[in-house]
Amino acid sequence: MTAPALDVRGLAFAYPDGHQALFGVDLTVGAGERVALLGPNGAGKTTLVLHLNGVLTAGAGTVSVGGLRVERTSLPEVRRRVGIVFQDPDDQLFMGTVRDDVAFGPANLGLRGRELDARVVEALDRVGMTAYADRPPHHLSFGQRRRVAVATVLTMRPQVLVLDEPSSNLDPASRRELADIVRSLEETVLVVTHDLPYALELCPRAVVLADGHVVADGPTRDVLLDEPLMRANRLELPFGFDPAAIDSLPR
Ligand SMILES: Nc1ncnc2c1ncn2[C@@H]1O[C@H](COP(=O)(O)OP(=O)(O)OP(=O)(O)O)[C@@H](O)[C@H]1O
Repeated sequence: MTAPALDVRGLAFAYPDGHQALFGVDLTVGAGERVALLGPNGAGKTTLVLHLNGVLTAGAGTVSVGGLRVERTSLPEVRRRVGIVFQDPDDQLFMGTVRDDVAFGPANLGLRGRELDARVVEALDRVGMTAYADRPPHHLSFGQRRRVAVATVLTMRPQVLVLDEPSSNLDPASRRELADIVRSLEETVLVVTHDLPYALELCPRAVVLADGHVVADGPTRDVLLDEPLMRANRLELPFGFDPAAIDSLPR
C-alpha cells in the first residue's frame, strides 16, 4: 500500500509565548487529492501548513509526507517533497529573470546543464509562462508573477503543493486561468483559502480548522451547505452564491 501524501497525527503545537495554536490535529490526504483548508482568521491554518515542511516542528504528534516522517534529519527531502506557494509571489521571486527564478531550486539541488534547462522548460510550460522566461519578474503582472511562483515550486517536482490564498488579488480571467492550472496538476494540492467559491471550484474535499481543531472534513459542497457549521466558524459565502447550484464537483 502506498503511503498517504500527507499524514498528520495528533499534532499539537504552542508558540514560544505559550499560545496553543493546534490541539491534536489529525489529517490524512491521499496522493493526487485536492483539499481546501478552510477556517476563520487565527484558526491555525498557517501553523499547520508550516509543520508540513518542517518550518515548525510538532510539539506533540507526528507529520509524515509520503511516508517520510518530518524531523530534523529529513528536512531537505521533506522540503523537496512539499512546496509552498506563498500568498505574495514577491516573497518567492528575487532573481533577474523568470528563468533564473525557476532554475534556482533545482540548481541548489545540484542540477546543471540540460537537466536543469529541462526542469525550467517543463515548469514554465505547466503554468503557461514559457514566453516570459527571459523577462524580469518585476515587469510581470501580479497574476503572471503568481504563476511563476507556482513554477518555482513545480520545478522541484514536489509531491505536495500548498497554495496559500491563490486567488487573492487576481482579476476574474487570471483567477480562472490559475484554476485551470491547479486542476491540471497531478500532484497532491492543499489550498488554504477564505475564498469559498474558489475552494468549491478547485477542491472536491474541504477540511475546516477552528481554534486549532479539525471541526469538519468532507465533500466541499456538503461543508459549504452546512449552515450551522458555517455560522459557528465564521465562514460566509458571497451574497447570492449557492454551492448547490454547482452541478459537477471538480475531479
Ligand atoms: N509567532 C506567533 N506567536 C504567537 N502566536 C502566534 C504566532 N503566529 C500565530 N500565532 C497565533 O496562533 C493562532 C493561529 O494562527 P495562524 O496564523 O496559524 O492562523 P490562520 O488560520 O492561518 O489565520 P489567517 O486566516 O488569519 O491567516 C492565532 O491565534 C495566532 O494569533
